[in-house]
Amino acid sequence: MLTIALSKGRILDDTLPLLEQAGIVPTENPEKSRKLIIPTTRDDVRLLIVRATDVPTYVELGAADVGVAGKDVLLEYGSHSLYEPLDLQIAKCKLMTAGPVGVPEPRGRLRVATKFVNVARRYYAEQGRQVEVIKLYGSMELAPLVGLADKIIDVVDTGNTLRANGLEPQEIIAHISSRLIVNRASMKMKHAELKLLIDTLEQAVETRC
Ligand SMILES: Nc1ncnc2c1ncn2[C@@H]1O[C@H](COP(=O)(O)OP(=O)(O)OP(=O)(O)O)[C@@H](O)[C@H]1O
Ligand SMILES: O=P(O)(O)OC[C@H]1O[C@H](OP(=O)(O)OP(=O)(O)O)[C@H](O)[C@@H]1O
Repeated sequence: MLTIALSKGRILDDTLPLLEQAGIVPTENPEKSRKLIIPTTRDDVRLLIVRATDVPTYVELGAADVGVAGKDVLLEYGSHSLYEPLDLQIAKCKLMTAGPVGVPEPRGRLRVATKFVNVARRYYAEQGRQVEVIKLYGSMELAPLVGLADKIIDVVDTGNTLRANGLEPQEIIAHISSRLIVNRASMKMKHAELKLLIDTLEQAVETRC
């Protein structure tokens, strides 16, 4: 049995057509179902529906063999033991710093609001910059507007959310897309099945590009 961890929303939407190429189709719509374990048309494959930020945990600890996670989530999670064999080239965006339009940076300690606290600490440490990192779980764009922070770190695609809130994109920290991740032990124990899945998905990605 192969267990694949996916999150609802854009990752599920963009991954299902790729999985279909491997004959993996959920037997009920995961977006509508309240079930968290979804069987597929292949008896040997099931899907787990988890939060995007939890996908690496399920895979690293072996509750799932495989998962799909954004590179932003993987950078924040910071595992050294997960395999990352394939860039699925879906859910593309950039991890960026952003701040209020036309407002210069404060001289002293910078206050940065983000859900990517590990990424933020690493990024500013590399620059030798003193920062106070403020952990938020969403709506990061609000923080500079109400004086909670000077800047944010978040993913940016069209830039519409930043613009709508009077913010501008500043430095690019990383180019982001979603990656296939694989549990280290599964890679050994289920090597043939996983190699076939990875090769099929790789072909599906190439065909689609
Ligand atoms: N606006 C966007 N455009 C393109 N890709 C995005 C965008 N926002 C996020 N992503 C990518 O898609 C992944 C999943 O995002 P999604 O919005 O589904 O989950 P989330 O809201 O970040 O997670 P959680 O459920 O933990 O709050 C992110 O990790 C990121 O890699
Ligand atoms: O540059 P844009 O195209 O505006 O995209 C950026 C927005 O997309 C993400 O939010 P999402 O839409 O996933 O909502 P969320 O806050 O529920 O994750 C992210 O947190 C930004 O707010």
